[in-house]
Amino acid sequence: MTLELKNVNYIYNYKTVFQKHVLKDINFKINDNEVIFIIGKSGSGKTTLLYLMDFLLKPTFGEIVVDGEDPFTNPHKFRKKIGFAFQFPEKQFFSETVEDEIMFSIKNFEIKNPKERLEEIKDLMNLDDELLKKSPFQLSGGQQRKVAIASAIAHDPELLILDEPTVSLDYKSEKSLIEFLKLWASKKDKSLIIVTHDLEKFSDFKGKIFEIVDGEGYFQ
Ligand SMILES: Nc1ncnc2c1ncn2[C@@H]1O[C@H](COP(=O)(O)OP(=O)(O)OP(=O)(O)O)[C@@H](O)[C@H]1O
Repeated sequence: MTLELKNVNYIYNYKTVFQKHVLKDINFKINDNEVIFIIGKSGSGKTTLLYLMDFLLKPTFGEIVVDGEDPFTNPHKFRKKIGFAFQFPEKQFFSETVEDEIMFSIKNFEIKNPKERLEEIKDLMNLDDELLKKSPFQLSGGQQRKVAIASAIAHDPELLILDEPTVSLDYKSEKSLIEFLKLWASKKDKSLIIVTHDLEKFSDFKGKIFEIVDGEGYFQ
């Protein structure tokens, strides 16, 4: 898939005294088989940019185009192509068990053979049956991150978007996450966007870097 932002601006509380112009004339494009890292200081607008890319926010001005179409005409259809794991996994959870959390994505996007898909995800992300019965809210930071990514990829999206995926991971979990992401990035027709403050951890990846400075974005 191709996701493009054309002169995108985002203003929180637009036309109120609290308005804040966070993103200014952003031009961004990701194609199949690309990896793009998004960097920028704290508060520079990285998370806001990701929310726009998953159509959770609509640009105040400017345009988002997915495969030549306007995703806001049918966000569900276009969101099926995208998997998004939030910066704080507990903000994305809402189910009573890890299994329900992952099954939600599978059912929400009407994936065929949901039970088989669940088994595939368990193998891929190394999740055991005991963990699947637990509440996602009671897991360690590393386990939560793993479950958040498992639900983000459960419906087999084309583009995976991760907000600070290595935060709160121990060395072993970080290593296995990076291996998983390398595998993802090597697959045909998959692409990856990662917001990180720690580019060094991804030094093995061939990817572009998009930096946000004072609300403006540049490919380095
Ligand atoms: N709902 C909101 N209403 C008003 N302002 C907001 C809202 N959400 C974020 N902001 C402001 O927009 C700016 C960009 O926030 P954002 O979370 O996108 O930045 P970030 O680069 O992801 O930051 P961090 O690295 O700290 O996560 C910040 O100044 C933030 O305070």
